[in-house]
This record gives sequence, structure tokens and C-alpha cells, in this order.
Amino acid sequence: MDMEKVNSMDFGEFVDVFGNVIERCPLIAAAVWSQRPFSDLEDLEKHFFALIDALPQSGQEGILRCHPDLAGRELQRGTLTAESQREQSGAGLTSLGADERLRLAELNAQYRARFGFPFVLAARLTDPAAMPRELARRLHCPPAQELRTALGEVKKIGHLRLADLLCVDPSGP
Ligand SMILES: NC(=O)N[C@H]1NC(=O)NC1=O
Repeated sequence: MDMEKVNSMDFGEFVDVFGNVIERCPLIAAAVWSQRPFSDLEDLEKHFFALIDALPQSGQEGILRCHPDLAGRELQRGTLTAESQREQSGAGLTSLGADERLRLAELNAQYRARFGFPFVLAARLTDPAAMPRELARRLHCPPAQELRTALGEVKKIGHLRLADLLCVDPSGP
């Protein structure tokens, strides 16, 4: 899809196409539409990310809470959004052994109890074997730092989803 096509979309079409760039937060795409036209992927994503940065902390935490757990129940049940399903299964999380799944579930629960939102990580950029280690590491970070780290992961996920939609190489020109 080229930028001319993106810039020609009416509101409904734009939200249909870009509504899940930020997981289960179509309001972000709805707000971005008002800022068209966009010149390229970088320009378009700048608007998505600026809106996230401008939210109060409650809104930023709300964005994180819209994310499903990594290797959680929704993956097992097949009730994830299409994007999450692709990311989590592509990262090998559907083929974890029972022990690995249990270990992740325990760490996810500890993380949620400490920070009040789920652990978020761009699954496509991380080796599944490294995920429990990364989760255990971030579990000990100060809350303000962890909020910034988690939102950084939301942006990485959004960047990859936008690159897919625009059929461009996510690593840039
Ligand atoms: N919790 C979490 O990180 N979820 C996700 N990460 C990702 O890349 N896709 C997701 O669904």
C-alpha cells in the first residue's frame, strides 16, 4: 500500500486498516487520521508515537493493559487479534513445552502484580529462549523506568505492524 492510498482513506477505512497498529487501541489511529497527509512510514508512525507520549500515565498504562500476555491463555485458545497471533506464533510461542509455558506464566503474574500491567515485549524481535530472562530482568526495574521500556516495546510492535501494512522493509531504506 503506498502513501497516496493511505492519504486518500476516509476515516472509517483508515481506522479499519490501522486500528490495531497499537494493540486494541483504535482510538490512537482515529486521532492520527486527523493529521494526514503523511509523507512516509516514519512520518506516519511519528504521529502514532507522539499521541502515546502525550497521554497521561493512566492512558499509557491503559495501552499496556490492552496487550495480551505473551504465551498466555488467549494464545492457547486462539482468541488473540490476528496481529498478536502472527507475532506470538511466529516467535515460536505456540510450540513451547509445558515447563517453559509455566515459567512464563509465573513470571507474567509476578510482573503484573508488581507493575499493574502485563509484560510487553516485541515478540518478533526476541528469541523465545531469551524471553523468560528478559522478563526476570525487567521485573526488578524501577516502575517509572519500566513504564518507559514497555512503551518502547509498544512502539517497536507498532513500527513492525505499520511496515507490514505499507509493505516496506521495517529496518528502513
Ligand atoms: N504482551 C506482549 O508483549 N504481547 C505482544 N507482543 C507482541 O509482539 N505481540 C503481542 O501480542
